[in-house]
Amino acid sequence: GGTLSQNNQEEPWVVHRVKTWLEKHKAKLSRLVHRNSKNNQKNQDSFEAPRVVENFLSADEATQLLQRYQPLLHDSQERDGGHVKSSSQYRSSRSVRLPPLGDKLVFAVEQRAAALAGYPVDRVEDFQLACYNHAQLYALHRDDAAANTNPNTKRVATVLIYIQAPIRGGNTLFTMRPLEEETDLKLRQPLRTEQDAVELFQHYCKSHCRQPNKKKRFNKHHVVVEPSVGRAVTWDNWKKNNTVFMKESTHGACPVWKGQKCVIQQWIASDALPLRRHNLLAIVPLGAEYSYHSAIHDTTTTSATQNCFPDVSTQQGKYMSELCADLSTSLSTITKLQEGPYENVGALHLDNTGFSTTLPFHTIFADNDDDNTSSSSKGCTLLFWVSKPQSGLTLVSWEHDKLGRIQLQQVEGFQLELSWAGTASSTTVDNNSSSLAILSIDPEDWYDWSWVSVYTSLSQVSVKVHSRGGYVLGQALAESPHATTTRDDESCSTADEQPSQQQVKLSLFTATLMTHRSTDDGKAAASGTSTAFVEQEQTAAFTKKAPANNNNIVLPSVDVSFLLLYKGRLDDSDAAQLRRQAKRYDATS
Ligand SMILES: O=C(O)CCC(=O)C(=O)O
Ligand SMILES: [Fe+2]
Repeated sequence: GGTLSQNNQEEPWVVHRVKTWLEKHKAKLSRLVHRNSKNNQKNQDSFEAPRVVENFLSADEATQLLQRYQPLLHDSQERDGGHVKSSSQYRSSRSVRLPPLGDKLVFAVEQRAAALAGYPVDRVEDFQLACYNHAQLYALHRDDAAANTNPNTKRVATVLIYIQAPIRGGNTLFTMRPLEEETDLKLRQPLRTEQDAVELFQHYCKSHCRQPNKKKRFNKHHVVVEPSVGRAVTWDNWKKNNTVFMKESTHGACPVWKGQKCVIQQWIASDALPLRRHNLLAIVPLGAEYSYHSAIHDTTTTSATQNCFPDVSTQQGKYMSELCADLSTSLSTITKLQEGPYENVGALHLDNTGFSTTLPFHTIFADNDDDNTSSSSKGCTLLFWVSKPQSGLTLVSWEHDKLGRIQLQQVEGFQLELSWAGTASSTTVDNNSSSLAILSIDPEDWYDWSWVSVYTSLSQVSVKVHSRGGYVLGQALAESPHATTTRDDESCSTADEQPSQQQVKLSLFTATLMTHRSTDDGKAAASGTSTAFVEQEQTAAFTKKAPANNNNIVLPSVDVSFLLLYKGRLDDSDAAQLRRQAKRYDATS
């Protein structure tokens, strides 16, 4: 003991040797200690092994989800920006995206996924189901890219849930290192071709397979998760407040060799998504219910003459509005306005002269109390969400705010220009006015998305559709005999009065435009100018009722359209984000 504190001469030689060794290696040791503490620090922003959670779903829930949504699966490679793409060896599965259309089980899964990843539920990207059959796989990839700076599309975390386990194959493999560090099997050079990458991945998968006869060496750093019904696995794609991309989050879905594997992918965004925001007052499915029938049939009220579209917004169980069609006279006559009770929202009303709405005064004109008083919380936005319309369709959007403006909307291949009273400008119009544009899209035309917003008290509207090359594809001008509103200004200042019901006759006509798809070769221009205003005809978007025996109807694999009612005005970035989201119902991303 005490010898250590005495001078060197009296120290036993062993102690002396230790001390000298320590002295000699001091620098090295301190470097080691430092490295260790740095490593600990680094752990907070380095990739951690994915977390596996058992019984995330019950077997019964898994079965129900499969039964409901397996029929909607479509080839993951089927479409790419509207173009059919040859099938990829890199990713071969079938998948479907589900808009939030009121399936309580889907919502429950979304909530659980958000909780598991540690985020609020408004960050959950729409639920996706994907299934892999024999030899299908998804080679090494990451779920996001370092270059992504968009908070709506940034996938900060992933929750992968297995709802069907294959008999053989189908593991999820994590390499735990950057994709950039992988090399091809033959030359050990950085991966250059898709082929190289797939071969490498297949090799990795094989070496982790349980193969009784072949004992392959496998990489001990790899993490492999076997599919098991109800199991979930989660990991971070970004860390440190979503500023550090996890380049080591490389993973892939090994090929399935026997049976079928199905997973639900839930990606968590770094910001609240437009379809989940609290200012989204209502989502009413319109064209979607054929495809999503089994999920929402229990919330749809039907009788002999009434066809109702309930609000199935993400605020589950809080049906705020209902759109009903009276089918007793004709499919196109939609007369019944449901009389509430409604929260925040009055009602939506359709009739054969167009689309009108009755909304509580405060919804349209007043600031929302529970909102911070930004100008965008004034007014409301009503828009149709349309994907792959199969037949005649009416697109409607109506907005009102104190400023009033005309929006130019870029639609794929077209620029939609709206003007009132013949003036194609975006000048401010009468503050207190409101109106609507209805576009009836020719059934033959493929129309991905449209959002048309017009404010006016003027009696004329002109609509033009330009191709990107500058051709006028369609043009129409019409007068509305009823473009007036009856607004009781008195009720503005009477706070405690019942909100006055605002009857807004929105339109009495439909503009029929031949909107041919982005062909800038002049042919489209020639055939596309036959436009006219016509009385509104039957609109397929509202002909909800399926044939009596709907078991045999052949449905388009994806048929989604719904109406959204937002409190406040959607800004351009919201609109852009919505459009991106809508595209996902067509093609997987
Ligand atoms: O299916 C799997 O095992 C993984 C799927 C996956 O990584 C993805 O879809 O991004
Ligand atoms: Fe992935």
